[in-house]
Amino acid sequence: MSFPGSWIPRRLLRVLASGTTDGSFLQIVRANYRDKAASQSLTCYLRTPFATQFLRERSWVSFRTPESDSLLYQFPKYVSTEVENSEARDQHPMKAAKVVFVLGGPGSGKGTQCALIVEHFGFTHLSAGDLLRAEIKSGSQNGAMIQSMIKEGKIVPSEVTVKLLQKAMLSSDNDKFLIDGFPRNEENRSAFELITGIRPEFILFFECSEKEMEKRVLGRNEGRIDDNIETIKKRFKVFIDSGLPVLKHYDSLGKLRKINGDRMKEEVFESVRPLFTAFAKKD
Ligand SMILES: Nc1ncnc2c1ncn2[C@@H]1O[C@H](COP(=O)(O)OP(=O)(O)OP(=O)(O)O)[C@@H](O)[C@H]1O
Ligand SMILES: Nc1ccn([C@H]2C[C@H](O)[C@@H](COP(=O)(O)O)O2)c(=O)n1
Repeated sequence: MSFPGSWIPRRLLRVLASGTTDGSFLQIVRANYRDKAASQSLTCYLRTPFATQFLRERSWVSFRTPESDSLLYQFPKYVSTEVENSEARDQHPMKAAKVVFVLGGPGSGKGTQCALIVEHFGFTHLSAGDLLRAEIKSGSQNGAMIQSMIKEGKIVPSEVTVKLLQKAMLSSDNDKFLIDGFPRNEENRSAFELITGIRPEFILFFECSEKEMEKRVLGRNEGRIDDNIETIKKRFKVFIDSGLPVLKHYDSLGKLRKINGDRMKEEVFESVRPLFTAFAKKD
């Protein structure tokens, strides 16, 4: 596969979405380029005009081809002036994906219930926390920053987390995703909606007492740097301060499904099951 030099003709670019996250202007542009020699179409995404330092320094496009995973490609900045085009946004390839967000405090049982949903209903489970931990392990340039945020119980900047989720979704053959531990705050929520164009089907929320969550997390024994009493207290506070506004938002849209997570896991799943049975019928 050959690439079109260092530029793509402007007429091939279409703006899919634009908006503001955390004071940063963000645009997503799609370019369709047909490589005549290889007879292949490429779809690429450009975030611009680089309001964050990361994007200011690195203008990039992510190419995805049938043969390769996404790869980064330098791109000139002048293409950033296109106007928003909602018609084009409707053609976003990820919009067809069905997403259920799975929320709850640390140790409320999100991961445990996701495993059961995957087994019974064929969803792909994407845990934002797992993706971030994998990013630390991979030795990426964001690794140290992510590690220190997780140790402090803080929320990693949305552009990092959404990019990981988007990459995982694009490389999956499935179109049904459980996104666990996301969105953790309003910035997460708006960045995801803006970048992917996806609105969740519903939000599964596990309610659980702090006493029970603390007991579970301290007993988990997976060697996580944040499963200690000091970080757990911070995570509880972040969950209340940043997570509740997200729950309120989805509640106002009638999308919040509350589950009592303070029971045995089999009992909890019996409350979860009907939601997915109904979803499967509708789908
Ligand atoms: N209903 C339950 N009763 C008792 N223990 C449970 C229950 N559900 C999960 N656990 C256990 O509690 C621990 C935390 O569960 P899990 O990892 O599923 O929570 P989580 O909400 O995904 O946590 P985190 O957000 O911290 O990743 C695990 O050791 C798990 O086996
Ligand atoms: N949307 C997210 C999800 C997770 N993180 C960070 C901060 C969390 O404390 C940590 C562990 O997540 P968990 O495995 O408990 O879901 O990962 C984040 O910053 N943003």
